[in-house]
Amino acid sequence: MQPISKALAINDLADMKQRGEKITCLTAYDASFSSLLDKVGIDVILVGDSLGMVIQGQRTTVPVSIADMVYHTRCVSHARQRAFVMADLPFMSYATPKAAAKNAAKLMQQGGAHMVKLEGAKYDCVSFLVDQGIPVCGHLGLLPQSINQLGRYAVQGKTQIDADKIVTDALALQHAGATLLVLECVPAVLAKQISTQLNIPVIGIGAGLDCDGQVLVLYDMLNIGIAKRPRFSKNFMNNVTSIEAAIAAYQQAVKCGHFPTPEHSF
Ligand SMILES: Nc1nc(=O)c2c([nH]1)NC[C@@H]1CN(c3ccc(C(=O)N[C@@H](CCC(=O)O)C(=O)O)cc3)CN21
Ligand SMILES: CC(C)C(=O)C(=O)O
Ligand SMILES: [Mg+2]
Repeated sequence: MQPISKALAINDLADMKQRGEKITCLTAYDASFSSLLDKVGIDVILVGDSLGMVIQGQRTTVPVSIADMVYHTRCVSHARQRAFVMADLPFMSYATPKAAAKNAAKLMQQGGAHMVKLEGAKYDCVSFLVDQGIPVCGHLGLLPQSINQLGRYAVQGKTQIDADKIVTDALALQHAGATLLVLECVPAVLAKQISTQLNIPVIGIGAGLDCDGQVLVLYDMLNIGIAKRPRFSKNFMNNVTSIEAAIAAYQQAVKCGHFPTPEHSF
């Protein structure tokens, strides 16, 4: 009989940072992949609004609705036993703290999410949600929901001024009560500095090796994306003959500190 492993909670992720164990995270949007990620031992499943691009075939994450997020979060959360489930609040679903609370409640009550993630320096929303007992993950660096302001998906925090702003925002999010932070597409040296300065775990994507954990979009690492795979991602289907083996290779590479390499960092 398989041992039933205990479900992970947010404090387990904090403990992993303290003891230097890397946190593994991948996106999933359905029950089958959720179950497979869980079986392989992935710590955190992110129901990302990247589903707008890889599931819905949209050009950006901007059109994704809260109903889309609730539906996919429910598909994922029912199918896992151990993994911690985090769901993105989509574009414009947290324009005010009140809206954020209403929509986070949907993700948690209808979707079964354990934590919600929101992009940018939204301290008021973060502290309002945390006051209601909702665990919140911040997201800094490249903010895909702001693509229409940014113009293109590119590395962030390259100038000293931009880097300092990301450090300040990260500290402020932690102070507002965020208990996890995703750093996307920033120089590895900046991500290292932030991971060291913060008490909360920092999960990187295109943010170098020295974060407390790593996340990738599942379809990129399985090489089945419709768009070009971002430079920081890696095809883990190389050298394996099954999807399960590719996910296991990612799990092991992150736990051992073998991914990302400099070629997958900025
Ligand atoms: N499939 C997928 N993978 C992702 O990593 C991802 C999404 N979708 N959707 C939401 C955001 C958008 N992200 C992206 C998308 C594209 C690049 C990209 O093409 N970057 C170029 C460099 C662009 C430049 O510097 O001009 C690269 O070659 O990596 C980066 C991040 C990350 N997230
Ligand atoms: C790229 C990750 C961090 C994300 O937010 C998503 O998949 O939506
Ligand atoms: Mg997202």
